[in-house]
Amino acid sequence: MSPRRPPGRGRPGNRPERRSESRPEPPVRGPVEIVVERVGARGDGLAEWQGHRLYVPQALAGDRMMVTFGEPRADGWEAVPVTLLAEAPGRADPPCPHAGLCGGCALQHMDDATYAAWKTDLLASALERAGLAGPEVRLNPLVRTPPGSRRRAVLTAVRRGRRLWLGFNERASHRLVDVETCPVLAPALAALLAPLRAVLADILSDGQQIDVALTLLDDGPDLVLEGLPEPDLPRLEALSAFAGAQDLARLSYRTKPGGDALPVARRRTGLVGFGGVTVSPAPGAFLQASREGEAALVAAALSGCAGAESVADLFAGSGTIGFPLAARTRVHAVEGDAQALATLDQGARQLAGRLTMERRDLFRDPVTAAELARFQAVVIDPPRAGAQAQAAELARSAVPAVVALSCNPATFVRDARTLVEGGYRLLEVTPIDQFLWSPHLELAALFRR
Ligand SMILES: C[S@@+](CC[C@H](N)C(=O)[O-])C[C@H]1O[C@@H](n2cnc3c(N)ncnc32)[C@H](O)[C@@H]1O
Repeated sequence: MSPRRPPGRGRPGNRPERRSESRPEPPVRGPVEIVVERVGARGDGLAEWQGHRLYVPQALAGDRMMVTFGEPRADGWEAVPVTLLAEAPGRADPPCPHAGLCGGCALQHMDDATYAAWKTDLLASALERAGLAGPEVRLNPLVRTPPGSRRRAVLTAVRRGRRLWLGFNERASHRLVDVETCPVLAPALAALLAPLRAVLADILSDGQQIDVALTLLDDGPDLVLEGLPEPDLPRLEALSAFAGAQDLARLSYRTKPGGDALPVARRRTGLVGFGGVTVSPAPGAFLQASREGEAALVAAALSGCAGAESVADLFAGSGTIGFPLAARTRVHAVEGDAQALATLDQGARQLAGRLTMERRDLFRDPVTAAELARFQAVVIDPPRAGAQAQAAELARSAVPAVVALSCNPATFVRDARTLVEGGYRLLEVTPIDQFLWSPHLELAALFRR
């Protein structure tokens, strides 16, 4: 019953757990019997024992089990499962050997139907709590993404002595899960894990830690080693040989966050196509996590903007949504990141004047209601923080249609309430499973005046 632990967990090779000096004592030492009430928004089973909140990994609503009290949390305790006394329906054999460890894939123990229902309910209850549910709001079925479809991931690598760790953060912890395989990653990225581990073991010094951003572009993998100190010539040669042997499109490194990506190897251009436009995004640039999820987001934007002669694409990124829209109508893309603007510019040149662009900080300087008057539709796709200031301007505008794309239901409902209070009607919401087996959920929503 207790999940498998990685080799070396808690040993000096891995990153130490951050423990507070005044760690509270658990209320009881031995096992206690609990029943899991539900699976919470972060993917943990939630249970109570004598007034203490317990977070149970890999649980299903209705599981009855013996657990011990583990690490303290802000408002409760980690539960360490000991024996499953009565199993709730809906359990599946996890496909990954690291199931229950990687924080990113906490829900592999659910069978397909239970998983889809849990994700859909997550959104339904967020809408309900915000007063946004009702018979006029259509909640579409979850758009699924298959294993092997993730085309972007960031792993962490740490060298301690002779041991190299390469993997993802452990659930509810700062430790790493050392991964040899990863069933969510596109096979072309998963195949890089072993050779990547070998080259990093050669080039990292004792104590060094870096992140590795992997992206699968249309002409091959694009890797960025984030936080790598300036490599000497033998290290550069080792990295270059790795790029050649693995047929990477591009390999680069950044010595510090936000710094320039310095090329090690550029064997191909690094291309990605969006609705008939082909561009070369900056190394490590934001792309939607899977092509399947991206297709659902684009479809929602195209359908919500149908008939509009002029559309504003706010938080446009590298043109994922704006380019396919511009194949049909005029688009004004607004984005804060200079490198994304450069990619938008590449696409604009292929779109015969149908896409214009503007660099703007939409948190500090949202597009005003008056400026929005020239658009018949707006697509808004902010980062996880949402777009409070921009939603307020939209609420004051007369734009007939708004398509809101979001990777965070919590900030989505906050901003959606602003739109509804400004007179918009929420018509349709589509949950999209961009991050398979994780508690994360993307969505596309359509509002009209
Ligand atoms: C979720 S991504 C969406 C990008 C694009 N729509 C796509 O689907 O690939 C959010 C985008 O918002 C941009 N962004 C973040 N903060 C911003 C700000 N304050 N002003 C303008 N753009 C911002 C990021 O650079 C990123 O491109």
